[in-house]
Amino acid sequence: MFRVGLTGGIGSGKSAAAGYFRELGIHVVDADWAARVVVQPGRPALEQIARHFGTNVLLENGELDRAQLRALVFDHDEERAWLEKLLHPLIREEIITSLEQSFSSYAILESPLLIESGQYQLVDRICVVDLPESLQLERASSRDENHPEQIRKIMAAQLNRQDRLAKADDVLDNSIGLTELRSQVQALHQKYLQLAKS
Ligand SMILES: CC(C)(COP(=O)(O)OP(=O)(O)OC[C@H]1O[C@@H](n2cnc3c(N)ncnc32)[C@H](O)[C@@H]1O)[C@@H](O)C(=O)NCCC(=O)NCCS
Ligand SMILES: Nc1ncnc2c1ncn2[C@@H]1O[C@H](COP(=O)(O)OP(=O)(O)OP(=O)(O)O)[C@@H](O)[C@H]1O
Repeated sequence: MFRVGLTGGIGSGKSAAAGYFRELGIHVVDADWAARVVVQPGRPALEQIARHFGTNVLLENGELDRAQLRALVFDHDEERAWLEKLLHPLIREEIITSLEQSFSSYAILESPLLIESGQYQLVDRICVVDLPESLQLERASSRDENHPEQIRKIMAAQLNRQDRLAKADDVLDNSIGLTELRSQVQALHQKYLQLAKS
């Protein structure tokens, strides 16, 4: 099956774009969703995380305290590297399983770390959601009610705009409104249908 990787930094508009592909009947696999599945209570990865970081990264109900872990890993590069080494292979397995269950003319893999994590090897084409970093910071901060400093740290752990664009086969310009984003998705959809046929 023909597969497109949809990527962009935090708050770039991947979910918005993915929603428009879904409206067109396209199966979307979300890497952030896969990242949540692999740390559900009862999964071995959650135990390993608690052993490494301490039980203070668990909530009372036994689930991962995501805010705690976020603060830890984006302040310490080596801790983030440890977490990624544990989770990225597991996330990749979840993604592969979900992509195999695709039923549409082509499938989309939506992932913030498509390029950084090597997940691009699972797709035929890379589509980047692009916007100026200042706008990305503004949108991500207001959506998550996060301090801009926290978002800046997350952005620093991701590819910068220029390096991401250098890997793009297609670009969605999300510096304008959602109506414009939707039209661009509709145009790309036609292109992907053709590519999927050939
Ligand atoms: C640290 C965690 C627990 C924080 O959880 P939280 O609910 O606050 O954030 P969420 O998972 O929804 O991610 C929000 C955004 O942060 C960014 N982000 C997440 N992990 C990373 C990372 N390792 N490096 C860079 N950016 C990241 C992405 O843009 C993502 O969309 C979580 O992000 C995590 O487990 N990260 C490691 C797994 C991973 O790399 N996931 C990214 C998808 S492959
Ligand atoms: N063109 C746009 N105009 C105005 N607001 C937008 C636009 N695109 C997205 N947004 C808003 O910006 C925020 C971030 O968008 P979205 O959640 O789609 O990004 P994302 O790339 O999926 O982020 P993350 O990687 O953090 O999950 C959301 O609140 C969304 O509604």
